[in-house]
Amino acid sequence: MKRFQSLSEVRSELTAGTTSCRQLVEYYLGNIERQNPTLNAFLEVWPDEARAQADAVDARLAAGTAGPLAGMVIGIKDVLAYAGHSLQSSSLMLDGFKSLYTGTAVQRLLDADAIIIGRQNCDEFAMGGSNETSYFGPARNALDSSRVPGGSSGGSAVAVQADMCLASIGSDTGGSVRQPAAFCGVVGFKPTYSRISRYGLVAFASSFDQIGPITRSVADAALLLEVMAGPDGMDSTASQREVPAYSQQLTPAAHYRIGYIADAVNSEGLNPEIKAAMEAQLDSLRGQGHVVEAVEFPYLDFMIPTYYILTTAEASSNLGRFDGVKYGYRAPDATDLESLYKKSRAQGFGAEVQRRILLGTFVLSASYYDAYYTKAQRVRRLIKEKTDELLRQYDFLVLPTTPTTAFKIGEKQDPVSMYLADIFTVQASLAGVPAISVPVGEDAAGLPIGLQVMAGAFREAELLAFASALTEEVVA
Ligand SMILES: NC(=O)C[C@H](N)C(=O)O
Repeated sequence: MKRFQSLSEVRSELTAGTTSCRQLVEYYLGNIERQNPTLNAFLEVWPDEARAQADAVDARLAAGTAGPLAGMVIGIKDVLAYAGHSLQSSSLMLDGFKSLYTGTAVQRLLDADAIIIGRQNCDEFAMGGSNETSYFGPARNALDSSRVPGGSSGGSAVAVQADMCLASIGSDTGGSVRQPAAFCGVVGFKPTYSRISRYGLVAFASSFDQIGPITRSVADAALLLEVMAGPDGMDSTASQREVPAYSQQLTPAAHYRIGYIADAVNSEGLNPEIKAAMEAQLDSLRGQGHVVEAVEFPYLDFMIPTYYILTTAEASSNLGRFDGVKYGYRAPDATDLESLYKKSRAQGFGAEVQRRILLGTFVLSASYYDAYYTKAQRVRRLIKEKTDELLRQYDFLVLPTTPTTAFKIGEKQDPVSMYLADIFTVQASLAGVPAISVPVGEDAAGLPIGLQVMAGAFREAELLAFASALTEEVVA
């Protein structure tokens, strides 16, 4: 079977009768069986269920009653609740836990006839940029298995890159969908904060977390967003705004005003090949008649400290619920309640998660609260206001997704160097605006380069239309 680039390609073969959902599932299962032992993208595969779902969708296709995602075989990051299925956030802390309910986004996918093939590896509790903090070991980049796929949705990106499923659903707090998509040469999309309900998403930093698709085409990202987005009685933070038919609005306008952050493109740490790819894109956009201008953004240096103060603070609170009492891991050698808490958390959480809980607890402590947490909230406001202002002046802001291409497993030992790799993705997260990473080329070693585009809040339709013109076909 050939490698499908989008659901519309799958659908034309389904309509022509040259394939069936059952055959698609067998194809992806075969790819998983062959590649997953090396790539470690899936933590668990549900073959029998996927086959049963496929047969049911085939029947609905024959009857003309199939949903908009019929034929789409997807994997879900191990932070999304799916009733009766293990949910571990790639952590020992949730060892043996099975979800009691299905989250809203996943339910909407199922209702639209997507077929879920398994759950995917990620950084532990989505904390990381390389998939190396997973309790289950790193997922590996399919282009070079000595390299990381990025993170935290690393397994989800590799699964799409290596054709183990057509699309994945990840989550993005500070780049977790966009950065691995860039490292793997696929499309990663973080919608506006609140666009997709988080009911059933394991919380990391609640004022940042968003669910987002990883796909081979922008058209599929649009379709998945359309299905998952919208108000939800189970999540009061989900926006009440109507959901446009994103997938029907993918024709870009002829003229856009595009800004690029000069300090980002000229920053010291930026890999010269990424810089060259960026400049080539900017030239080509100018050549197409768009207005392309350098903009000043004075807060680049404050982005990482602000993000890591606020998200660790929120994580220290969110992860307080894992105490060894109600569910998940319980230390076998505890002697009383206090030692049960301490030992379960010390043994159940990995080093990076513990580091963030400690950092977050510190910045929230009474004597440091104003110096760190309150100050970071103020800086976030400045970053948001400036970003919003730029996104009123320009239709889009473009910048690299990452400062480097996929690095080697084990290369970044210092946590701060790992944090610094998020420099370009956290802006959209701090500002709550939508951002997409699309593959725009590769470096000399053949490793993919991602271009990131941000738009104003709730301007997903314009963003997706513009992005669809940037990339015809994914690199991988
Ligand atoms: N979760 C994310 O969006 C990734 C980011 N690198 C973090 O570790 O916080």
